Amino acid sequence: MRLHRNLCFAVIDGLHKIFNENEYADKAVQQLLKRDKRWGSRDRGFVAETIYEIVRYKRLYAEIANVKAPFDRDNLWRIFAVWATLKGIKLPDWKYFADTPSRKIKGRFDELSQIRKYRESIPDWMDNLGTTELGEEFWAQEITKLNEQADVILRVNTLKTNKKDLQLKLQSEEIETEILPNHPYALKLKERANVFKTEAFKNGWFEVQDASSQLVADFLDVEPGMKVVDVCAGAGGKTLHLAALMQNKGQVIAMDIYESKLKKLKIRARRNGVHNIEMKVIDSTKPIKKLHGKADRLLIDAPCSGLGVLRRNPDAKWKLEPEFIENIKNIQIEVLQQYSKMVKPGGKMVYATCSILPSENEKQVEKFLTSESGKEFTLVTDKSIFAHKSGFDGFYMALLEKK
Ligand SMILES: C[S@@+](CC[C@H](N)C(=O)[O-])C[C@H]1O[C@@H](n2cnc3c(N)ncnc32)[C@H](O)[C@@H]1O
Repeated sequence: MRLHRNLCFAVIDGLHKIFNENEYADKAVQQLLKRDKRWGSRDRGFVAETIYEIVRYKRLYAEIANVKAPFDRDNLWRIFAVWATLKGIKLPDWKYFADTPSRKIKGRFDELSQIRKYRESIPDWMDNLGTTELGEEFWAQEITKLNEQADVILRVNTLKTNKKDLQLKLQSEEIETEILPNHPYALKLKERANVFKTEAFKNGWFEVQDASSQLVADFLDVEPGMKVVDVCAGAGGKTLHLAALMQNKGQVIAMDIYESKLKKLKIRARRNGVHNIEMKVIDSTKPIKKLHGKADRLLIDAPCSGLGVLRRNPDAKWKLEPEFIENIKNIQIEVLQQYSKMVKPGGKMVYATCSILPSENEKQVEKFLTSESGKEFTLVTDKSIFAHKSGFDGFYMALLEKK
């Protein structure tokens, strides 16, 4: 591979924004890709993938490069040189790479790869937490998998088409996909591509959604005509799926504390041809109380650490803090206790997270079941999905029934 100066500069600029200005990696990359209209898909791929890989292995590469945060531009070039050297890329004779000690880099890599927190490039606290919660061996396998680049998975919108027709339509737009067994609505891209530019996307034939996440709406066991509340709806990935499973019949009430997220859902719903969603901002306890005892089904897709989706958000390794996780666990219990009151007798609810930590998952459900509001519920079944076992995002979902 030959390195192109303007692409490498774009990578350095992106890393500066992410590491030093605390910008989210996806936003920084999205912004950068608009920089030069002449860039083809390979150029764009190089910029995006190199940034993601360096973000993923920040700790390891910075340690090898012997630089410490905050990184000035020289530091960022040294980190870049480590990445390129380990990839076997021949460094051009630019001033930024003068005196790059290629042999020393490989030697340090071999040494540091013996230590998991460097090899997998994670903060000490995260390594300790993973080990405590999942056990040494299981955690080691899981974090290795969570460091891989995620596949692009689509969920077919059954309100508009089916898997076969979507596959053919994408093929006509030069995008090859494959069917995933055990995931009834999923197609996996054989090669990465910008699917948002396709006619199929603009016509609302699919959404991009990981295979594990696609299992949540099904888990809630909805039927057309029901009253379903999705109380942590965000921009509505699962709300749209619920509406499709209900064939646009009945009512889905999408709620969130952020109006801005629900506004995004509105745009997506229009594209998806969904018309049974009502959006409500949770700005007080009122909208929740109004629905007490009314919902046939309730989805609590709870805020969480997001440790199951590190493949997609590798910068979370550097943004997450143990205090945040402790705080979010209190919110999880609070939403379980308060929002579960919306379920009517005989109704069902799903508590889901994109975390792999038992303390955010089954332990929270156990705690809820012994609390005052939880006494009315029984656990029907639950499912923990781990990246190293499934090949997809880490997820948890529990189905509970109200007596
Ligand atoms: C895991 S995300 C939801 C993802 C979304 N369901 C999807 O499928 O795209 C959790 C959501 O919970 C929302 N949230 C956080 N605290 C909340 C609270 N106390 N009540 C309701 N929603 C909350 C966040 O704004 C966020 O959108």
